[in-house]
Amino acid sequence: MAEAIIALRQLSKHYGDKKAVDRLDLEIARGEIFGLLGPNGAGKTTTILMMLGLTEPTAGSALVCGSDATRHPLEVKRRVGYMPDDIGFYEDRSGLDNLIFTARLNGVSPRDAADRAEALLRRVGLEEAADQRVGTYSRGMRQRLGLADVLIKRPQVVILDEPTLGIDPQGVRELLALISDLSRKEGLTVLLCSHHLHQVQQICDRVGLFVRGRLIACGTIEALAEQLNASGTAQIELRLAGWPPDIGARLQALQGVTAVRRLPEESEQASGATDAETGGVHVEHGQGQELRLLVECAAPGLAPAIAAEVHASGTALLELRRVAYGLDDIYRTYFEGEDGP
Ligand SMILES: Nc1ncnc2c1ncn2[C@@H]1O[C@H](COP(=O)(O)OP(=O)(O)OP(=O)(O)O)[C@@H](O)[C@H]1O
Repeated sequence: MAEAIIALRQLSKHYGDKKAVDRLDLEIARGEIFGLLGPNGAGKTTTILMMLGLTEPTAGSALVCGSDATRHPLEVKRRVGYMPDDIGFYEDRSGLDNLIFTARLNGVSPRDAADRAEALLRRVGLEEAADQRVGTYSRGMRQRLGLADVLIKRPQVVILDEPTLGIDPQGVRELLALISDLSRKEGLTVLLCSHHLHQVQQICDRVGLFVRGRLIACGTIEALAEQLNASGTAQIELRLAGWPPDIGARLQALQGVTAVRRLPEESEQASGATDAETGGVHVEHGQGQELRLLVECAAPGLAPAIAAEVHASGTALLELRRVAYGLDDIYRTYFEGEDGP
């Protein structure tokens, strides 16, 4: 691994009997975009607070940009920008004024503050709204201003807590592209806390999955998917020419099949197509239409048995393919049975 800009060693935080963070070992490389994922109460915020020197660890250490966060919190604060999920601005002042104010708070001279603020507003695509009151900004604009706000002190690391919350899809794409670009072009290290798995998957080099204060899996999306694949589980997608009755139940009955879901998944709820108890699929309508199913298998080599079952149903099998695991699957698998404290 390249030089670690963040090194957490056996980092722990206990509140009474509660282990909010439990012996966390984690290194993040300079220039990396790292996704911190986990259900509510998993310990993500507590970990960030310890990295920023805002809360003292019960045990272990957090070395950030070469400084011990507990012993030298001000040095860490100078080099690390933190964007909380709800950023506070002076609503009746312009975006430009807000940035200049933050720059001045960070000891930047008045002239440099204005130059930096204007350059950053251009960088985040807000130059036209520079003189507009922040109170009139959309959520997406606020988040871009927030990014400019944490960048104004020229940090080496930025920590972004749910940066895409409440932004429309176009705004999300733009914000993520901006974060990615900043990291790639300027060597910025980014820690991204998010529940939005697809987004994280788009831009993170690695992700860490937190459950109950512990880091239960960490690595590239490919490495985590590889671990899943090696475990023998697989997902198989089917495209059928029609809708044979009971096909869901028949596939579900095959040994090694753990679930059958109809695709696309968004339509499942609307049509009431899934059977929550059995995970089976009721197929009652749609004769003459194609049917797409996702079959989850707990064992390898089930494709021939699945194809035979479809064949026996009298419906043509148009396509059968193994689907690569995405972050959603990884999340679901690693978090199975874990719904927070
Ligand atoms: N000051 C505190 N006193 C007591 N318990 C705390 C305190 N801060 C956090 N906790 C507990 O520690 C655990 C971890 O909380 P934390 O806020 O770090 O989780 P999180 O992963 O950031 O969750 P979320 O996604 O909801 O923000 C939770 O069970 C929480 O209730």
